[in-house]
Amino acid sequence: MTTTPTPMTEENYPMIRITNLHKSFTMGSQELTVLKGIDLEIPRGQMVAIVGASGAGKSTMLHIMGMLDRPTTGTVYFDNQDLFKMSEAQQAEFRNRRIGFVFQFHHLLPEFTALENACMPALIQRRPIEEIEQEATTLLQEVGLGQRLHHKPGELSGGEQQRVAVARALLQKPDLVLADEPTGNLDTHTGESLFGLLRDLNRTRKTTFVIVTHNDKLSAQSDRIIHMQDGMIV
Ligand SMILES: Nc1ncnc2c1ncn2[C@@H]1O[C@H](COP(=O)(O)OP(=O)(O)OP(=O)(O)O)[C@@H](O)[C@H]1O
Repeated sequence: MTTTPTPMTEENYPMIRITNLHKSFTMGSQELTVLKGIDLEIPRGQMVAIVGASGAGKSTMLHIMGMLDRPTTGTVYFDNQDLFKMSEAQQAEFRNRRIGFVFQFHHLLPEFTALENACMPALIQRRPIEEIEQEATTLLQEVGLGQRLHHKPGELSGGEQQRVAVARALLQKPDLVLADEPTGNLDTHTGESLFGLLRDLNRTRKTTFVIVTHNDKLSAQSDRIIHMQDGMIV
Protein backbone atom coordinates (compact mmCIF):
# COMPACT_ATOMS: atom_id res chain seq x y z
CA MET A 1 0.00 0.00 0.00
CA THR A 2 1.34 3.45 -0.83
CA THR A 3 0.79 6.44 1.40
CA THR A 4 0.32 9.90 0.01
CA PRO A 5 2.48 12.51 1.77
CA THR A 6 0.52 15.15 3.67
CA PRO A 7 0.38 18.23 1.47
CA MET A 8 2.07 21.31 2.90
CA THR A 9 -0.63 23.75 3.94
CA GLU A 10 -0.31 27.06 5.71
CA GLU A 11 -1.19 25.29 8.96
CA ASN A 12 1.33 22.48 8.85
CA TYR A 13 4.46 23.74 7.13
CA PRO A 14 7.24 25.01 9.37
CA MET A 15 7.92 28.72 9.27
CA ILE A 16 11.58 28.15 8.49
CA ARG A 17 12.80 25.14 6.55
CA ILE A 18 16.50 24.85 5.80
CA THR A 19 17.72 22.01 3.64
CA ASN A 20 21.26 20.84 3.00
CA LEU A 21 22.74 24.28 3.61
CA HIS A 22 26.43 24.75 2.86
CA LYS A 23 28.46 27.92 3.12
CA SER A 24 32.07 28.37 2.09
CA PHE A 25 34.26 31.44 2.10
CA THR A 26 37.14 31.83 -0.30
CA MET A 27 40.26 33.17 1.37
CA GLY A 28 42.92 33.73 -1.29
CA SER A 29 43.56 30.31 -2.77
CA GLN A 30 41.87 28.50 0.14
CA GLU A 31 38.26 27.59 0.53
CA LEU A 32 36.90 27.54 4.07
CA THR A 33 33.69 25.54 4.50
CA VAL A 34 31.84 26.93 7.49
CA LEU A 35 28.41 25.28 7.16
CA LYS A 36 28.49 21.64 6.14
CA GLY A 37 24.96 20.48 5.38
CA ILE A 38 22.46 22.01 7.79
CA ASP A 39 18.88 20.70 7.85
CA LEU A 40 16.57 22.52 10.21
CA GLU A 41 12.90 23.27 10.65
CA ILE A 42 11.57 25.93 12.99
CA PRO A 43 7.85 26.14 13.66
CA ARG A 44 6.09 29.47 14.09
CA GLY A 45 6.18 30.92 17.59
CA GLN A 46 9.14 28.89 18.84
CA MET A 47 11.99 30.42 20.83
CA VAL A 48 15.15 28.71 19.66
CA ALA A 49 18.65 29.09 21.10
CA ILE A 50 21.66 28.26 18.94
CA VAL A 51 24.70 27.33 20.99
CA GLY A 52 28.17 26.01 20.22
CA ALA A 53 31.85 26.84 20.40
CA SER A 54 33.30 29.93 18.83
CA GLY A 55 33.71 29.42 15.09
CA ALA A 56 31.04 26.68 14.88
CA GLY A 57 29.09 28.68 12.28
CA LYS A 58 26.25 30.07 14.42
CA SER A 59 26.39 33.67 13.21
CA THR A 60 26.89 32.58 9.60
CA MET A 61 23.69 30.54 9.79
CA LEU A 62 21.79 33.38 11.42
CA HIS A 63 23.00 35.80 8.73
CA ILE A 64 21.81 33.47 5.98
CA MET A 65 18.39 33.08 7.66
CA GLY A 66 18.13 36.87 7.63
CA MET A 67 19.39 37.15 4.02
CA LEU A 68 22.38 39.19 5.17
CA ASP A 69 24.49 36.57 3.40
CA ARG A 70 23.83 33.90 0.75
CA PRO A 71 24.27 30.14 1.01
CA THR A 72 26.83 28.49 -1.25
CA THR A 73 24.35 25.64 -1.82
CA GLY A 74 21.11 24.57 -0.18
CA THR A 75 17.76 26.24 0.35
CA VAL A 76 16.06 28.34 2.99
CA TYR A 77 12.29 28.52 2.91
CA PHE A 78 10.38 31.09 4.94
CA ASP A 79 6.65 30.38 4.89
CA ASN A 80 7.23 28.16 1.88
CA GLN A 81 9.01 30.89 -0.07
CA ASP A 82 12.51 30.14 -1.29
CA LEU A 83 14.40 33.19 0.04
CA PHE A 84 17.28 32.95 -2.37
CA LYS A 85 15.09 32.76 -5.46
CA MET A 86 13.88 36.30 -4.76
CA SER A 87 15.38 39.37 -6.40
CA GLU A 88 17.45 41.67 -4.19
CA ALA A 89 14.59 44.17 -4.09
CA GLN A 90 12.13 41.47 -3.02
CA GLN A 91 14.58 40.27 -0.37
CA ALA A 92 14.99 43.78 1.03
CA GLU A 93 11.22 44.24 1.18
CA PHE A 94 10.71 40.84 2.79
CA ARG A 95 13.50 41.43 5.31
CA ASN A 96 12.17 44.83 6.29
CA ARG A 97 8.61 43.64 6.75
CA ARG A 98 9.05 40.18 8.25
CA ILE A 99 12.40 39.95 10.04
CA GLY A 100 13.76 41.91 13.00
CA PHE A 101 17.42 41.88 14.05
CA VAL A 102 19.06 42.37 17.44
CA PHE A 103 22.86 42.32 17.56
CA GLN A 104 25.36 42.20 20.41
CA PHE A 105 26.30 45.80 19.70
CA HIS A 106 22.96 47.48 19.30
CA HIS A 107 24.02 49.86 16.46
CA LEU A 108 21.81 52.68 17.70
CA LEU A 109 22.47 56.04 16.11
CA PRO A 110 24.08 58.20 18.83
CA GLU A 111 22.64 61.54 17.76
CA PHE A 112 19.02 60.32 17.82
CA THR A 113 16.75 59.70 20.82
CA ALA A 114 15.45 56.30 21.94
CA LEU A 115 12.13 57.07 20.26
CA GLU A 116 13.75 58.20 17.00
CA ASN A 117 16.03 55.15 16.95
CA ALA A 118 13.09 52.80 17.50
CA CYS A 119 11.17 54.47 14.64
CA MET A 120 14.09 54.34 12.20
CA PRO A 121 13.35 51.14 10.18
CA ALA A 122 9.67 52.07 9.83
CA LEU A 123 10.45 55.48 8.36
CA ILE A 124 10.94 54.07 4.88
CA GLN A 125 7.28 53.05 4.89
CA ARG A 126 4.74 55.46 3.52
CA ARG A 127 2.90 55.82 6.82
CA PRO A 128 2.16 58.93 8.87
CA ILE A 129 5.07 59.62 11.21
CA GLU A 130 2.64 60.21 14.11
CA GLU A 131 1.33 56.67 13.73
CA ILE A 132 4.84 55.19 13.74
CA GLU A 133 5.81 57.28 16.78
CA GLN A 134 2.74 56.14 18.65
CA GLU A 135 3.55 52.48 18.00
CA ALA A 136 7.21 53.01 18.97
CA THR A 137 6.17 54.77 22.19
CA THR A 138 3.91 51.86 23.12
CA LEU A 139 6.71 49.40 22.41
CA LEU A 140 9.27 51.38 24.40
CA GLN A 141 6.80 51.42 27.29
CA GLU A 142 6.40 47.65 26.89
CA VAL A 143 10.17 47.13 27.18
CA GLY A 144 10.26 49.35 30.29
CA LEU A 145 11.55 52.58 28.74
CA GLY A 146 8.46 54.76 28.98
CA GLN A 147 10.49 57.29 30.99
CA ARG A 148 13.45 57.27 28.59
CA LEU A 149 11.84 58.15 25.24
CA HIS A 150 13.86 61.29 24.67
CA HIS A 151 17.21 60.05 25.97
CA LYS A 152 20.02 59.56 23.48
CA PRO A 153 21.98 56.27 23.55
CA GLY A 154 24.83 57.93 25.49
CA GLU A 155 22.32 58.81 28.20
CA LEU A 156 21.10 55.21 28.55
CA SER A 157 22.64 52.18 30.29
CA GLY A 158 23.83 49.22 28.19
CA GLY A 159 20.72 47.22 29.08
CA GLU A 160 18.47 50.15 28.20
CA GLN A 161 20.22 50.63 24.87
CA GLN A 162 19.68 46.97 24.08
CA ARG A 163 15.98 47.35 24.98
CA VAL A 164 15.73 50.18 22.46
CA ALA A 165 17.27 47.82 19.89
CA VAL A 166 14.63 45.21 20.79
CA ALA A 167 11.83 47.78 20.39
CA ARG A 168 13.31 48.82 17.03
CA ALA A 169 13.42 45.17 15.90
CA LEU A 170 9.79 44.61 16.89
CA LEU A 171 8.26 47.77 15.48
CA GLN A 172 7.43 46.26 12.12
CA LYS A 173 5.69 43.36 13.92
CA PRO A 174 8.11 40.88 12.35
CA ASP A 175 7.26 37.17 12.28
CA LEU A 176 10.86 36.32 13.08
CA VAL A 177 13.48 38.03 15.25
CA LEU A 178 17.10 36.98 14.78
CA ALA A 179 19.31 37.88 17.73
CA ASP A 180 23.09 37.43 17.70
CA GLU A 181 24.48 37.43 21.25
CA PRO A 182 21.92 39.98 22.41
CA THR A 183 23.14 39.72 26.01
CA GLY A 184 26.84 39.29 25.15
CA ASN A 185 27.74 42.83 26.11
CA LEU A 186 25.64 43.00 29.30
CA ASP A 187 26.37 42.04 32.91
CA THR A 188 24.73 38.86 34.23
CA HIS A 189 21.72 40.49 35.84
CA THR A 190 21.01 42.86 32.93
CA GLY A 191 21.46 39.98 30.48
CA GLU A 192 18.96 37.82 32.35
CA SER A 193 16.48 40.65 32.45
CA LEU A 194 16.83 41.23 28.69
CA PHE A 195 16.40 37.54 27.97
CA GLY A 196 13.29 37.54 30.19
CA LEU A 197 11.95 40.41 28.10
CA LEU A 198 12.54 38.45 24.85
CA ARG A 199 10.80 35.43 26.40
CA ASP A 200 7.78 37.58 27.38
CA LEU A 201 7.59 39.13 23.90
CA ASN A 202 7.79 35.66 22.35
CA ARG A 203 4.86 34.50 24.49
CA THR A 204 2.64 37.56 24.22
CA ARG A 205 3.25 38.41 20.55
CA LYS A 206 3.89 34.85 19.30
CA THR A 207 6.98 36.18 17.54
CA THR A 208 9.47 33.46 16.59
CA PHE A 209 12.95 34.08 18.05
CA VAL A 210 16.24 32.53 16.98
CA ILE A 211 18.94 33.56 19.42
CA VAL A 212 22.65 32.82 19.24
CA THR A 213 24.02 32.78 22.77
CA HIS A 214 26.99 31.50 24.75
CA ASN A 215 24.99 31.67 27.96
CA ASP A 216 23.81 28.18 29.02
CA LYS A 217 21.54 29.52 31.73
CA LEU A 218 19.68 31.66 29.21
CA SER A 219 19.52 29.05 26.46
CA ALA A 220 17.97 26.64 28.99
CA GLN A 221 14.96 28.95 29.13
CA SER A 222 14.27 28.60 25.39
CA ASP A 223 11.80 26.13 23.89
CA ARG A 224 14.58 24.39 22.05
CA ILE A 225 18.38 24.35 21.98
CA ILE A 226 20.27 23.70 18.76
CA HIS A 227 23.90 22.68 19.26
CA MET A 228 26.30 23.49 16.46
CA GLN A 229 29.74 22.02 16.10
CA ASP A 230 32.16 22.56 13.25
CA GLY A 231 29.49 23.67 10.77
CA MET A 232 26.94 21.00 11.62
CA ILE A 233 24.01 20.54 13.96
CA VAL A 234 24.85 17.84 16.49
N1 LIG B 1 33.19 36.70 5.75
C1 LIG B 1 33.98 35.70 6.13
N2 LIG B 1 35.07 35.37 5.43
C2 LIG B 1 35.85 34.34 5.80
N3 LIG B 1 35.63 33.56 6.88
C3 LIG B 1 34.56 33.84 7.62
C4 LIG B 1 33.67 34.92 7.30
N4 LIG B 1 32.70 34.94 8.23
C5 LIG B 1 32.95 33.94 9.10
N5 LIG B 1 34.08 33.28 8.74
C6 LIG B 1 34.66 32.12 9.43
O1 LIG B 1 33.64 31.17 9.58
C7 LIG B 1 33.73 30.50 10.83
C8 LIG B 1 32.39 30.57 11.53
O2 LIG B 1 32.12 31.92 11.89
P1 LIG B 1 30.82 32.32 12.70
O3 LIG B 1 30.92 33.77 12.97
O4 LIG B 1 29.63 31.82 12.00
O5 LIG B 1 31.03 31.48 14.05
P2 LIG B 1 30.25 31.54 15.41
O6 LIG B 1 29.86 30.14 15.74
O7 LIG B 1 29.14 32.54 15.34
O8 LIG B 1 31.39 32.04 16.40
P3 LIG B 1 31.35 33.04 17.67
O9 LIG B 1 30.63 32.30 18.75
O10 LIG B 1 32.80 33.25 17.98
O11 LIG B 1 30.66 34.30 17.23
C9 LIG B 1 34.87 31.15 11.59
O12 LIG B 1 35.99 30.32 11.54
C10 LIG B 1 35.11 32.44 10.83
O13 LIG B 1 36.46 32.80 10.87
